[in-house]
Amino acid sequence: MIQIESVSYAHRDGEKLIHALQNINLTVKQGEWISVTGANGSGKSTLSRMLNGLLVPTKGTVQVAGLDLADSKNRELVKQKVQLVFQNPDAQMVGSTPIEDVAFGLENRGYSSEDMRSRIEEVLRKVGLQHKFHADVSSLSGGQRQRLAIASCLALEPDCLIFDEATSMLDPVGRQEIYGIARSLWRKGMTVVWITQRLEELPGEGRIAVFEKGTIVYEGDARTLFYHSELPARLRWELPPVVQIGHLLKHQGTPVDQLPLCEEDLEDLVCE
Ligand SMILES: Nc1ncnc2c1ncn2[C@@H]1O[C@H](COP(=O)(O)OP(=O)(O)OP(=O)(O)O)[C@@H](O)[C@H]1O
Repeated sequence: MIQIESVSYAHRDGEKLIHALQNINLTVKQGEWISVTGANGSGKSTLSRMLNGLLVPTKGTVQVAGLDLADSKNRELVKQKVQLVFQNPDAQMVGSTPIEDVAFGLENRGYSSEDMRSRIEEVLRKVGLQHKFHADVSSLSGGQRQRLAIASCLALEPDCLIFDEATSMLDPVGRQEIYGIARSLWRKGMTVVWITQRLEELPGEGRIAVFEKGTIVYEGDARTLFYHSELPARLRWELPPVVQIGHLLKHQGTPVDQLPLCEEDLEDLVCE
């Protein structure tokens, strides 16, 4: 689905070049969930904007669904195939009601008003906003607004959704809602790039890419990252509580393959 080969990108800041990505290689398969983490300024958002055709690499190649971003004709199609959900849902909001907001992205796409209406209702139902079709968007909670942003993306039928720290402005309930929707879309076949600074949002299964100063310093699974690698200590991460308990169990002799990565793993261990 996504192939990134030897990619570098530099932002221009006046006379200065800011090297946001340096020689990145990454492949994401169709239907895969990949988590991306790293400190502020490590290059995560530059990557996400590149994957949706907003930025073109300074060096190297990015292909999305076989379309090379170097060809400007491909970028519009890539913008539809890969949709971005940003940190702040208000940045994506254009309508005054959910119906209007989703409709905005569908205009000029040749849908009959009937088809458009049924598509809008379908995506709003998918994110649990079926009771809010005509609500004033300013009356929606942060979590509901973020769900609306996801619905607007889904209306365009993307193959891949990139969540760029999409839960960072939400309370715990909103975070769970958005994470849950992302997981359920992924289970139904969506390719998901989940960018987060919340280590507890790195799932036990699936691949994780860790960014540092524009490079990928780790690519692999959560167990190796949390229990075998020196990286969390070097990056001075505060590990999720479950993993902290796992480290205590490791010191007491629990085999690494049995150490917990999520609360369910911990429950299973306690039950045993
Ligand atoms: N439009 C821009 N103009 C100039 N420099 C930029 C621009 N956008 C990002 N940068 C710089 O590029 C580097 C990577 O930034 P980027 O936003 O990709 O990192 P990030 O990992 O997403 O950070 P955050 O978690 O804070 O969003 C940083 O040094 C940042 O200051």
